[in-house]
Formats: sequence, structure tokens, C-alpha cells
Amino acid sequence: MSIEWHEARHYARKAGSPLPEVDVPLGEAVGCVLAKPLVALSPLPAYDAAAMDGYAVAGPGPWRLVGRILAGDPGPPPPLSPGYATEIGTGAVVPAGADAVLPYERATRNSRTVTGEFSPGRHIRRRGEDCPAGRRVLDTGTLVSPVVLGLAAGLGHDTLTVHRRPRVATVVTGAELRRGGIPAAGQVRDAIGPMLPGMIRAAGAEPVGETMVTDDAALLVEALLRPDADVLVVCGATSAGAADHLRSALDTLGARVPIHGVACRPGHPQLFAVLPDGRFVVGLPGNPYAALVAALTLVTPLLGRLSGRPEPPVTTAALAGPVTPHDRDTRLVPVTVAGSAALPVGHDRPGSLWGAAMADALAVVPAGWPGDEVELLALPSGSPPAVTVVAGRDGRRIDQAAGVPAPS
Ligand SMILES: Nc1nc2c(c(=O)[nH]1)N[C@H]1C(S)=C(S)[C@@H](COP(=O)(O)OP(=O)(O)OC[C@H]3O[C@@H](n4cnc5c(N)ncnc54)[C@H](O)[C@@H]3O)O[C@H]1N2
Ligand code: MOO
Repeated sequence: MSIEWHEARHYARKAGSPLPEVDVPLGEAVGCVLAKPLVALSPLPAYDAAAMDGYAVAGPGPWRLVGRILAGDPGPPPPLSPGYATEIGTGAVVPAGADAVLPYERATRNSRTVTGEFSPGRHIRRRGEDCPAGRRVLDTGTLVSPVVLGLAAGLGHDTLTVHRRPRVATVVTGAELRRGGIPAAGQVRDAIGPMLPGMIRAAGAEPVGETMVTDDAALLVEALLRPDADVLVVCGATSAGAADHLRSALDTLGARVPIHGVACRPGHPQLFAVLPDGRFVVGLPGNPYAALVAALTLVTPLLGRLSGRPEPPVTTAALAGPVTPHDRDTRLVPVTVAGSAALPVGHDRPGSLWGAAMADALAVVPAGWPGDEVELLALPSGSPPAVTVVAGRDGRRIDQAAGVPAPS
């Protein structure tokens, strides 16, 4: 008995709860969700800073020029008395007593004297003017993007309190599968195993390993015993054939199987189960495009919920082109999207990822679709996290982003 496609997604989304909060180094937090509001630990800017390269001036001009202050100079600079100016670089600490910073292009310098027009306070970024210390800047539930990371670092954070990433183990089944090279007759290149880790990461979770098993019930039971995973994703073996052992393995383990069969094309024989200890198992059909559809139907919503992500907004487009709805099931059709229009790209047989690989999204075409508007299902995009090493002016390391390994 199949469950309706939207209902299946909704079920997967509601089956779990956000995982407990953990403190993680900034470098590991991208893609996680804040479990506590982000509060400014330090004011921004942290000190009165020059906003331009030029001269800090005190009192009315002309000013007698003394010294030079650059960003990163140790200790507070000596105070500036009226009638004096000091050369200053953008970002440097403005000395006590300074009334303004006069940019080079607005100043006239004659040997040891500077003249020019200024208004009080000009080109000085006052301590805390962008954000005072203690201010709540982002709420619980915010997705940690690279930009959030930059903001958090600027406000003095080394770690962030986020929901723990769900750990996902994958199990690839099939005696016919090959992991490399050109498959001979009767062999098939595994196209799902390489696709899953990126999808798991894109959903905010952490892949913790993959097991390949032949079509053997005992091996499958063993693979499902992995205690370190919150979620197990199994591909293949979901159907009713003599070599399809997922259902019997789940029965052996005493799992509850609330979903076995979703009314969608492709991806019909997908499965959602809960083991007695609370770990989730999602079964993806062996046909690669069907597996992708099933992963977007059950895995992505489940992982989104466990990692604390808010439900993504529904986006729609007007579907053009020759699409025939199925009489009972929801069809998932790879499309390119331009503005508010979606166009099918074809090549969407259950065994082929070609169409989905060229697509921007999958169009959700319900049974009896009257034409025009469709919901769009986002496809995961690939963007590995960047690693940055921070170096000083002379090339020496002055700081190291949390979680980034020291350069060797
Ligand atoms: N009597 C029925 N037979 C089938 C039904 C059905 O309802 N009644 N459904 C069909 C549909 S639809 C699908 S989809 C498949 C799902 O089968 P399984 O999940 O049991 O998968 P397998 O039988 O192991 O493989 C199906 C197909 O996919 C190839 N495959 C498997 N794994 C991979 C992989 N990692 N990478 C690439 N290709 C893979 C495999 O070689 C088979 O060709 O069941 C239908 N049968
Ligand atoms: O539903 Mo199957 O997943 O069409 O190949």
C-alpha cells in the first residue's frame, strides 16, 4: 500500500526532532543550525578605528605631524594633543584626543605640517557603532552560512552552539555492482554510492561511512547494526525480488516500517523504517534516478529536521513542454528553471541520472495535474567548504581559524 508523495515527505520531516546542541569550532559549523542565539561577544568595531588612510588630527589646524599608527600596532597609541596630527592607516586605533581623520586626498602636507578641512568625528568608526557587545544578532534556527561564520568570527566567537549534525551511514547492495572501470556484461557501475555523501552533506549531515554488501540477508542485518549512525540509507534491495532482503532484514531487527511504497514515479518502492533503538533506516530503490527521487522524498526532509533546519519555502514555476501526468502517482520531472518558467530536460528514465544532472530542480507533477503551475524540488549543489590560512604582513601566521589545520 503506497502513501501519497507529499504525505511521505511530511512524515519523514516529522519523524524525528532536532539533535542535541553541541559547541563546534567555527570551521566545522557551516551548514549547521544555531541552537542558541548568536550574541556579540565583542563590540564591532572593537575600538575607535580609522576609516580612511590619512591623518588623525586634534583641535583646529594647521597641525604639527608626529608619528604614524598602523593597524595591528601593539598597544594603544599615545594620546594626541590639540595642534598635532599623526599619520594613520585604515583600521588603526585612533589615538585619544583625535577629533577626526583627514584622508590624504583632503590634506596638504608640507614637511612636518598638515593642513586641511575636516568635520568633527569624520572617518572615525566608533567602538560598537556597528554592533554593541551583548547584542543578539541572529536567532536560534538560523542556518550557518559562510556569511554567518564571518559575522560570528567578527564578533569574537571561536565556536558556535549548533544542533549536532546527524550521522549517516550508507549501505550499497547488489552482487552486480562494480566500483570502478567499465562494467562487463552483467555488471553495473555503482552510481548511487558516489552520489549520496554530497547529498548528505548538502542536507546538513555527516556521512560516517559506507558498506557494500552483496544480496545476502545476514550481511544486510550486520550492516544495519552500525551503532554510530543516526540514520542508515540503504540502496537497492527495496523491492520484492528473490535478492531483495531489506524488508526481511528489518523484520529480523524488529524495526517498525511505517512507509513501504510511495505513490511517485520513479521511486515507488522506497521505504522508511525505525529500528527499536530509534535509529532511522531509509531504503532507496536501486535504479539511480529512482534513488535520487527517494532520497529527496525521505532522506533530505528527515536530515533537515534532525539538524534543526527550518522547513524550506515552497517554490513554484509554470511548467512548459510535453509533460503527461501519471493517473495515480506524482511524477518527478527534471527541469531547467528560467525566471518563473520550468522546462523539462528529458533523459529521466529510472535508471538514468542524465536528466537530473542537467537540471536545476525536479518539477512535482501530481496525478491529474491540470497543467501550468508546479512545485519545484531543489537538487543538491556541490560546494565543498573552503579552508583558509591566515598570515601576517611578513608571511608569519598570526592566527588560525578554529578547526583549520595548521599549515605544515
Ligand atoms: N515485481 C516487481 N518488481 C519490481 C518492482 C515492483 O513493484 N514489483 N518495482 C521496480 C522498480 S520501480 C524498481 S525502482 C526496482 C527497485 O528494486 P530494488 O530497490 O530492489 O533494487 P535492485 O533490484 O537491487 O536494483 C534495481 C536496478 O537498479 C540497479 N542498481 C542497483 N543498485 C545500483 C547502484 N548502486 N548503482 C547503479 N545501479 C544500481 C540494478 O542493477 C537493477 O538494474 O524494482 C523493480 N522491480
Ligand atoms: O520506481 Mo522505479 O523507481 O521506476 O525504477
